[in-house]
Amino acid sequence: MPGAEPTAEPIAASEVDGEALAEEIDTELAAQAATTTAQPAPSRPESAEWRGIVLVTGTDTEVGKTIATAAMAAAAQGAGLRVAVIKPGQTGIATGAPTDAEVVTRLAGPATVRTLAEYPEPLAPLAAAKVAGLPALDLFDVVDAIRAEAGKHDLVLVEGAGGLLVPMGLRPSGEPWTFADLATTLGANMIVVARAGLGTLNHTALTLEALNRRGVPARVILGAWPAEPELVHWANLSELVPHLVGALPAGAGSMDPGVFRRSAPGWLTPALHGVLDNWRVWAEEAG
Ligand SMILES: Nc1ncnc2c1ncn2[C@@H]1O[C@H](COP(=O)(O)OP(=O)(O)OP(=O)(O)O)[C@@H](O)[C@H]1O
Ligand SMILES: C[C@H](N)[C@H](N)CCCCCC(=O)O
Ligand SMILES: [Mg+2]
Repeated sequence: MPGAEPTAEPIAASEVDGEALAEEIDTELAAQAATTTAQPAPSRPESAEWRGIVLVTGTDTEVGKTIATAAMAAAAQGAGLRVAVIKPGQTGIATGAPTDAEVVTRLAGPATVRTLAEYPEPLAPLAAAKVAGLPALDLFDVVDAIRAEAGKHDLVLVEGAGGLLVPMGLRPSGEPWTFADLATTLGANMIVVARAGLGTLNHTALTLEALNRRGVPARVILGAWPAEPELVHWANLSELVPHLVGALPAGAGSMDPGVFRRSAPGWLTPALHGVLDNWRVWAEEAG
């Protein structure tokens, strides 16, 4: 659960290297797998599939939220769900880079993809609206749009902009709102996409703590697991396993869409309509 204590002590990186590292990680992952059933029951069972409205945030911008959203959409579609993806505020249109909606459409092709507002500058949505003199996103317009799609789809994935507390738009009162406010207003679960490398433990803990104190159930996906993981990646994986529901290989975003769609279930646990059910096996194969 968000904010829950890890089920095993963190690995002391200074004590392991080479063969010993592999053995230690293997033991750690096995221990965590063995203690999973002894944990207190989460408010939403780990084995239950996530349906309805699921918000997707990141520990930062450029962590792989869009690729992870596409993977979740692809896996859910492959499992027979009708999927919508919504990007409330797309910024940076003037850069000419593909929008998140375009990336998700290409990789996953969900039934519905919607962008609610676009702004030229690559900034937080509220700042981008202000500098462009465009209307800021209204929290309740966004809520209404998401609920409308939830009535027509089994799963609605909503991708934020940057991290959890980025100013997204304005409430009718004129106060800014954040993606965390959207989660509490909707009563939705949250996926946190995190980096795999050095620095991610702090960023992930900060994001999970902010969600936990707001009562938002949350799980973590690693946005890009390196092809050649180093000590820090294995140590971080071990630490994050109690929170993880997925990990995407680096380079997933460059895959042929057919390969991406066939591969996506293997990157996600059954909670996200995938088939990844054993982190120990996954780690051995990934390594
Ligand atoms: N698993 C991956 N495979 C390939 N490329 C990736 C992967 N994860 C991230 N990237 C690349 O990293 C960059 C950031 O990814 P992405 O666009 O998903 O970030 P984001 O978290 O959605 O950021 P934003 O806040 O702008 O929405 C992109 O250039 C993307 O192509
Ligand atoms: C432009 C960028 N790619 C994202 N869409 C917006 C990121 C906003 C981050 C704001 C911040 O935390 O400082
Ligand atoms: Mg994105």
